[in-house]
Amino acid sequence: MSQQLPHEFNEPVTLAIIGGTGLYKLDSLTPVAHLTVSTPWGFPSSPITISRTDDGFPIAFLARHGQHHQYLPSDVPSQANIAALKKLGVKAIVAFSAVGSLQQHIKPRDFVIPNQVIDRTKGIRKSTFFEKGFVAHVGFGEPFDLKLNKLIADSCADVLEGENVKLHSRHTLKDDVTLICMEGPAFSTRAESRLYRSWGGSVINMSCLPEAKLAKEAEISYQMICMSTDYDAWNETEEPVTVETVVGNLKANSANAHRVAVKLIEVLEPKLKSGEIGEDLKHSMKFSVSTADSGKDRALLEKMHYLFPGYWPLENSTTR
Ligand SMILES: CSC[C@H]1O[C@H](OP(=O)(O)O)[C@H](O)[C@@H]1O
Ligand SMILES: Nc1ncnc2[nH]cnc12
Repeated sequence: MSQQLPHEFNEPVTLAIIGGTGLYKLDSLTPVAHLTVSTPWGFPSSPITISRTDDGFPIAFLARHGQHHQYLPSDVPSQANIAALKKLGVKAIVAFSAVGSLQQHIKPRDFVIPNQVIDRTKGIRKSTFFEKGFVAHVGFGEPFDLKLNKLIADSCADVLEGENVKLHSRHTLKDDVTLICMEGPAFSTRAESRLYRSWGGSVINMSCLPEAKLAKEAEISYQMICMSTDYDAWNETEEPVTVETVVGNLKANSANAHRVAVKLIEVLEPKLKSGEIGEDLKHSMKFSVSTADSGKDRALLEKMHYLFPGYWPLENSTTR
């Protein structure tokens, strides 16, 4: 079916959804194109599917671990994923993720909108677009877009169905909601899980980083929507997490994930069109570069122009 769709799409696509474990396509929307995007950082984890809403608004969908879930969390080509979405014109990304709960009140199948992250990855993932010859630093005090965070928190709670299925956010909990991003692929030990609770962790996954950092570098508004699937390993009254538990709860809850996605598309379309969402980081990278023009490597500069066309002059750069 998808092979018969066009492999080109010539309009800007401002909204992207990244699907995580258990969310490999958006059934509620009809696809209109299937794109294989080559970037200077390689190919994304899956072809990008473009769909349209009833009034023609295009949305990009990308499966984080590949269409067949073939990428380990440590191997997800996040640079290529974010670069490809940027190239399509994406201004906002809503990224779904299956997470373990570190708190009793966040039950399996609940939805969680985090606003903070603690990085427990091990430095083996490529976490920036920048490198020697082009040094830049992005602010990451707020890892997610707080406007998008509030919009999701305000609009999605009502669409969740089922007994006791809740949506938790800083707006409902009146406190930070902190996501621990660990390396994996093995889940945490009980001691680690308890340590994360003592740090104030709310939920845990293996996927938020470097995705959120790269989105920030690419000036894209980004928010992760977490679906709780287990109590990780801290809760001695429960069996420690297994993939079986995660997938079982995701399957049972997939209708809610689709409902949330449909609602979000509906509320985000006008906000992206009006510029209320997706414009706050515009041009932020232009002024975040430390390397002087004369020290910038020309080949790297050309690579950066894939993300930021025309931001920095090519003349005066150095050919190495
Ligand atoms: C299959 S359990 C662990 C796996 O699930 C989550 O994936 P995603 O965030 O893409 O939904 C978690 O981060 C791990 O990668
Ligand atoms: N307990 C857990 N730890 C890390 N990633 C997860 N994804 C789903 N449950 C998880």
